[in-house]
Amino acid sequence: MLAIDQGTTSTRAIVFDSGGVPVATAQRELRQFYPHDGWVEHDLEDIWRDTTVVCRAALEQAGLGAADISAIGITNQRETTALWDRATGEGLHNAIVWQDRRTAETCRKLHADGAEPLVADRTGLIIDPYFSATKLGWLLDHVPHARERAERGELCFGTIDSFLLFRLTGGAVHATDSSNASRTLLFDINTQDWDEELLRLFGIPRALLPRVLDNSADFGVAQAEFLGAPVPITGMAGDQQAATVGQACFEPGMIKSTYGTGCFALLNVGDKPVRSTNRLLTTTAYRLDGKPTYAVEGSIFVAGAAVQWLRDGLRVIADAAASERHANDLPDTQGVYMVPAFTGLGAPHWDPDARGALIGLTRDTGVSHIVRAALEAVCYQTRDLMECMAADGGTPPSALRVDGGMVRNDWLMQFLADILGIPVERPVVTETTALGAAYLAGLRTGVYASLDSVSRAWRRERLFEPAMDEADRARLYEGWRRAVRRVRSDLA
Ligand SMILES: Nc1ncnc2c1ncn2[C@@H]1O[C@H](COP(=O)(O)OP(=O)(O)O)[C@@H](O)[C@H]1O
Ligand SMILES: O=P(O)(O)OC[C@H](O)CO
Repeated sequence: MLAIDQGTTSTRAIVFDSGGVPVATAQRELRQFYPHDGWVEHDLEDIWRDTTVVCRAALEQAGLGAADISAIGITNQRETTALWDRATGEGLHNAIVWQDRRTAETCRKLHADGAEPLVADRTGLIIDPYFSATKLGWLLDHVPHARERAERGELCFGTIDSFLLFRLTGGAVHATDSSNASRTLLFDINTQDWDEELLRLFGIPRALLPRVLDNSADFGVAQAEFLGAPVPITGMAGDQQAATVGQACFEPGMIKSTYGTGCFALLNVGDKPVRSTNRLLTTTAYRLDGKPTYAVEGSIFVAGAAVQWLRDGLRVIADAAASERHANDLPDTQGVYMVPAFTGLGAPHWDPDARGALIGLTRDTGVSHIVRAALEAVCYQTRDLMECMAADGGTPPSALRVDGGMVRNDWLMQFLADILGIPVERPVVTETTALGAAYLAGLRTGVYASLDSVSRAWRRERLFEPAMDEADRARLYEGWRRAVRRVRSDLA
């Protein structure tokens, strides 16, 4: 199976064998565009070119041809909004990335108009620039003639899964899956359909929207020109939901957290769209045979992105792995906290106007303190989410399954277990996002008979047990909460 993982900072293709073992991987870093403060864009042609290049490279590395691939699974950065011409497939604008805050004012107006309860009931989300609807509204209002053309059915909206599917099928299929649709603010997660009232609220013509399928489905066939032979596309999911599948979190109460650019914790809540009373999101975890399973999600916008900033912005570390050595060099940060609210704060604060801070600096503060504070922030933010999940009721999770680029940092995993006070489990395959996409594809083609066979394939590589004493855990976390209060725009 060939999994395409189109993430925020890179595009990867991984070939998995039928046992879920990665056989070959190819990756390209993705260019980021920051046209204004709080704006983030991607060039759709970069995404498309990188996708085809990494797919071919992974096949070559594996010594396989397209005919050896039984199916393709696609997983993607979610919410990122693309608008393209239905006839030519050409993008009308750069994609507006999930981190982009340009629609903060629109969201404030919608709040003021009292739209929140309707939106929350139907979508399980809150009104925030994070999601696709206001980004799409911005494109329709700012790209010349886009709105009239959209009304005439000449344009397509989609998240990146949908864009890639359209291109891979040579423009034959305009579809998405329930997990990606559930991040748009336009999709009713109860009825599993686009919602007319929400379309009116956000001013989105229905003609723009893709068809919504299960996560394992016959999405279409990738044309022979891309890989050398036609290959069916049978799995598709937003990256965090794909990771939930890759981590085999199939029972209510199971939770995974993925540490890439951001951090996203998804708690399986079963077949009812349970709502958080603590500003977490409810979302489709996966939908199979028309039956949705839901998750409560905590979304943190900056995790690994803070490490990237230390590397590329401040240039105080040569590579991400160096962050572990800095953290290990110190017994603690001496009271230094970093709140990496570079693009506002996500769950549970939802404060698009907050900006980051480094506090508690003294003459003794060195680079290592700042680097360690960036890593610690990832753990404190995860604790914030777990506190909300606990306050929502339900059985507290007994362990956290982790994955994503950051989890190879052993120091970080130990500190995470210490701050959460529960064991952290790192699987053998940490590319669980891609693995989840491969599983979803394989479930459709019969490579996997059921979710049980996926569960049986999950293997733990290492367990990190909490070792910090309770008083230290409480003191450090309280310091974090104070630091967050100082960056909140609504408390200023
Ligand atoms: N050893 C490490 N310690 C801390 N952070 C790391 C380490 N290795 C990678 N990262 C961070 O992980 C992120 C990459 O993870 P990845 O899952 O590839 O991200 P994404 O899918 O969001 O593009 C980067 O932000 C990088 O800074
Ligand atoms: O690209 P990632 O892995 O940071 O994931 C992005 C999320 O899907 C955004 O919601």
